[in-house]
Amino acid sequence: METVVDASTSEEANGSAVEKKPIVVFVLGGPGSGKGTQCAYIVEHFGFSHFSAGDLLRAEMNSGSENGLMIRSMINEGKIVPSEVTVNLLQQAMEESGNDKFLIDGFPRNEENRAAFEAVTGIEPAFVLFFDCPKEEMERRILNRNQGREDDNIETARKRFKVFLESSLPVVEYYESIGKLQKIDAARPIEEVFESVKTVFASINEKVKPHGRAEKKFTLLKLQLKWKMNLLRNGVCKGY
Ligand SMILES: Nc1ncnc2c1ncn2[C@@H]1O[C@H](COP(=O)(O)OP(=O)(O)O)[C@@H](O)[C@H]1O
Ligand SMILES: Nc1ccn([C@@H]2O[C@H](COP(=O)(O)OP(=O)(O)O)[C@@H](O)[C@H]2O)c(=O)n1
Ligand SMILES: [Mg+2]
Repeated sequence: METVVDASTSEEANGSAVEKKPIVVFVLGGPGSGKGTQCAYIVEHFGFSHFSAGDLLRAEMNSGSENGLMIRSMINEGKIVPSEVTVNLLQQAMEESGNDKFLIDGFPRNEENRAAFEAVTGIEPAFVLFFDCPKEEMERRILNRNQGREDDNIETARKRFKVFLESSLPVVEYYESIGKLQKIDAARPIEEVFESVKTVFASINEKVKPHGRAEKKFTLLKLQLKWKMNLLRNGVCKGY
């Protein structure tokens, strides 16, 4: 199993450090399982930058961009927006953050998302958190969320559950099969769920040396260069 240490530091045989990759943790779970809620706590305790794919898509939808109408109709149907749009938004947010530890929430939601992120950024997650929650509880939470989201209605919620089962669970199963999944029982109260989350991060964090300022800057510069090269090679994303 690849560890966070592998994701952040690689060493040549002679022992000299050659590269520090950004640390990426994917946060998955059905709609309403508590991803956003737990991410806010993780940011506070463990110094990650949090990017929710859904939040980035909603901001893009409201920005008047040319993709706005397409995003709105996909979200209202509970469908998954094409990866080139979402990966572009995530990449931009990561670049602008100045951080090198990222919690990516609600992504990858299907195999296309997963493969596109890896092809464009060259980054694999250090590990993947999966919030496991019964459908009835997720439904209750969505209908009580009160954040004014157009897709938080029973009809769209049911479509989102279907998409979750058909497209997102296979990605969760993939990460389980390669030993990267950290499954959390998300049906408990928020504080109890966070106790489990903390245990996962604390055991992994021990092995992760925080990157220094200069190191962070260098990592990001290399990252940007690599992304541009991957784009030229793969042509997965437009907009450059
Ligand atoms: N463990 C929990 N128990 C009860 N309610 C929760 C819990 N976690 C989150 N919630 C509430 O459920 C709703 C959905 O949570 P959210 O974090 O937005 O989930 P997600 O991002 O997975 O859709 C929010 O209103 C949140 O306050
Ligand atoms: N990777 C992603 C994430 C979200 N989305 C869209 O955004 C919607 C809301 O996602 P979200 O992550 O904010 O939803 P929650 O799981 O937080 O309830 C999804 O139902 C999709 O329509 C997407 O297309 N691709
Ligand atoms: Mg969310």
